[in-house]
Amino acid sequence: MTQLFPMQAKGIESRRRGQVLVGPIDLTLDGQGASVVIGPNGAGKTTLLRLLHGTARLSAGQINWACPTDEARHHQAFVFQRPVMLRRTVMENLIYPLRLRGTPVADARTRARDWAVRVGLEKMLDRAAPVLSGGEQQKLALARALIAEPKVLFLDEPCAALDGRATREIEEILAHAKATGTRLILSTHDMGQARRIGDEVLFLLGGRIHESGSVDRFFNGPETPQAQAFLRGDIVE
Ligand SMILES: Nc1ncnc2c1ncn2[C@@H]1O[C@H](COP(=O)(O)OP(=O)(O)OP(=O)(O)O)[C@@H](O)[C@H]1O
Repeated sequence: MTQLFPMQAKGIESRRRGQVLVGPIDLTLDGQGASVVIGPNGAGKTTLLRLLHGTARLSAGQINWACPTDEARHHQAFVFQRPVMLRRTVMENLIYPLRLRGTPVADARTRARDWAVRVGLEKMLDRAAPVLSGGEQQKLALARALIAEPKVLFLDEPCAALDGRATREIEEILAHAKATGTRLILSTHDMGQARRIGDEVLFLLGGRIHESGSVDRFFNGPETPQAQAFLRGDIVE
């Protein structure tokens, strides 16, 4: 079985026109639980997720998974703040990642139905994905990301545009994914969500990891004045 962890990022940076946007960052991730990436607007949360996922180019540094990088990429999925849907039915969206991996269509459709039940979309399988509500689209995006059983799931503010009920439903799906062994790395502006889902906090400021630690330690006793100010709700730059 492919082993992805530990993942080690060494001195990773993202630069644009000579300016460092993110980094240098050193980070080791083990294979369990959920890391939440928090920090003010523009701190570099999205960019860090995209660097780790491999959809943003490294300007410097390296990322080493415990297996060859191509293989690691195969076991990753990414959920965006605004769901990206195929302009087809819910069923077609769900089977798409499985068909890409060569799963026979009958098998893919069975798994799609199973996932539609899990996320409460079983009555909408024949509906066009773009007409679903925001919460339904995000549940579909999550099911489509999880259906291929990724070992790592990156999520960039997955509930930012959703109401409380949809957020709770998404969090339940994430809790189940975590409990069944999917490694989660998600950014959020919602500190309640960070505490509910996270095991480890990465607090970003100015493109660097300013402070990190367990969720309990970070929220009960942030060490740096900047983290303390951020948790108080002060403006931190
Ligand atoms: N394509 C780009 N070109 C130039 N600058 C960029 C680009 N993408 C991001 N940036 C800059 O990089 C920095 C980090 O942006 P990023 O979106 O990663 O932050 P963030 O913490 O996710 O912010 P937010 O909470 O507002 O989503 C910001 O200063 C942003 O303006």
